[in-house]
Amino acid sequence: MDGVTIVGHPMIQHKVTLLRDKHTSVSLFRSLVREIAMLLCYEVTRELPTTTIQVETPLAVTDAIEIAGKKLVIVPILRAGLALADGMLDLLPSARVAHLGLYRDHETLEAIEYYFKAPEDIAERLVIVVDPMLATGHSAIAAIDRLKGAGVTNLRFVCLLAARPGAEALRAAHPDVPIWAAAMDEKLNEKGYIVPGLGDAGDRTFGTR
Ligand SMILES: O=P(O)(O)OC[C@H]1O[C@H](OP(=O)(O)OP(=O)(O)O)[C@H](O)[C@@H]1O
Ligand SMILES: O=c1cc[nH]c(=O)[nH]1
Ligand SMILES: [Mg+2]
Repeated sequence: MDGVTIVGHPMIQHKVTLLRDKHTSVSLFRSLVREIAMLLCYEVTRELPTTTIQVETPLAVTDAIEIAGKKLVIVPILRAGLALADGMLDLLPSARVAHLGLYRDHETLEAIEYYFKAPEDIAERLVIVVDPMLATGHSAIAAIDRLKGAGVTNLRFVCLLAARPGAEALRAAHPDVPIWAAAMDEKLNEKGYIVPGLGDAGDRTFGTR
């Protein structure tokens, strides 16, 4: 799908298989999400702009590369996005974090906002929204609506599992926002869960069910 990158690396795919397994424990599930987030972070930041600086090694002064521009912002969609954010921050420890609380209404599947706290200058930064599940796409679309409303113009979306209908909806609503995912599943069930999926990511991350 145009604008959607499925990161097919064998290490990611192996870990996704473990995530899908209903016998995987809460602690392993959380560790796996964090590890996959690190690997996805490597891919989503591949094209970051760089600049050349001078650095003094023990032997000589040399030109060397550093990432240019303001520190980027990671935006976990609460709750389930938190473990993904932890993995992204393992690789980008200086990134800023904006928290966005959304839950799906179980009847309508609409995203309901309950919390938003972002850096004041978020509009000037590259923003990476993270949520393990892109199901109907309502949460991702609401999150990006919210961030664009705060003035953000440079956005990327990272998830573990994208359902094809959700990815299509997000691309249609926000064609300027590229998506990175570890896997794409074809369908949703009547309750809006991704099939085969991995179940409820928030519950499996935090052991709430
Ligand atoms: O694409 P959608 O149909 O909007 O579904 C995806 C959303 O559903 C899950 O969150 P949930 O509402 O279960 O909240 P939680 O993270 O607090 O468990 C998931 O983490 C996404 O945020
Ligand atoms: O399959 C799904 C869909 C939405 N949210 C989840 O946690 N899992
Ligand atoms: Mg959620």
